[in-house]
Amino acid sequence: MIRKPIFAANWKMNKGPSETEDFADGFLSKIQHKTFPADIVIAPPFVSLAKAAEKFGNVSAVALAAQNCSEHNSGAYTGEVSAMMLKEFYLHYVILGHSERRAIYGETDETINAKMLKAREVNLRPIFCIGETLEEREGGKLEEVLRRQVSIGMKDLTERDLLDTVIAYEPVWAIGTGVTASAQQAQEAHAFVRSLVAEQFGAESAAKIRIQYGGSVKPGNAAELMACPDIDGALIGGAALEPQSFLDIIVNGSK
Ligand SMILES: O=C(CO)COP(=O)(O)O
Repeated sequence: MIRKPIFAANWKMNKGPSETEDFADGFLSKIQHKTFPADIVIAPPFVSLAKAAEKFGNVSAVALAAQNCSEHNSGAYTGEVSAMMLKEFYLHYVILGHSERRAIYGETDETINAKMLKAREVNLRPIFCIGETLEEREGGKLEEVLRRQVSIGMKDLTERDLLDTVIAYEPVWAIGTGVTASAQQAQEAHAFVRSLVAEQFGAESAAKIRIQYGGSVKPGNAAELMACPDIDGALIGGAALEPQSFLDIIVNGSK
């Protein structure tokens, strides 16, 4: 089964519209006349999406993502943005369940599942994040945590939904710490996550779904991680804030 790799930049709360424009100009000049055997996604903050759409709207190599959406359609939810609004904005992807949303904003597996279903109602493609804390890993709870996150977070998705979903395995202890999971640790977790998808949705869907690795991915470690059979791309934070570094990860990881 050939799965096209997918490299996504999660800018988190970095880059307003003017820095987005600078990044876009730099990145576009570097990717001009090049083709990549990979999908490239950029997830700016909400307020920078208009500038990103202006810059990347006609660039077929790059798709845009939001970093979150509401679990509701509309109404009295101050500060929230619905999946439908994002869709109207011509977005393709939405990051859901990031560990920062879980840990800092108290998102539960059930809330994340509600968001997943809202995203799918309007055909947005979720980048569904899962991953264990260091305490959970050291306490022997890795498999239990991943099983819970996958079974609740992906509940009620259809087979079609599954094909448009990307899973991002991001061990919390590797995010922003400079500590990357070893290729072996990452591969083992990815294979386990794929087996969970197989249990829940069948072997055929499991063979097709793309599973990204996230957590201190850099140009220097991308090739080794992406060489693992169950790793189908990366979700990148810090190293995707600079055009050359993001591009180097894509190029090194696509070999
Ligand atoms: O959280 C991440 C991407 O969603 C990973 O962040 P870093 O690449 O900065 O470790």
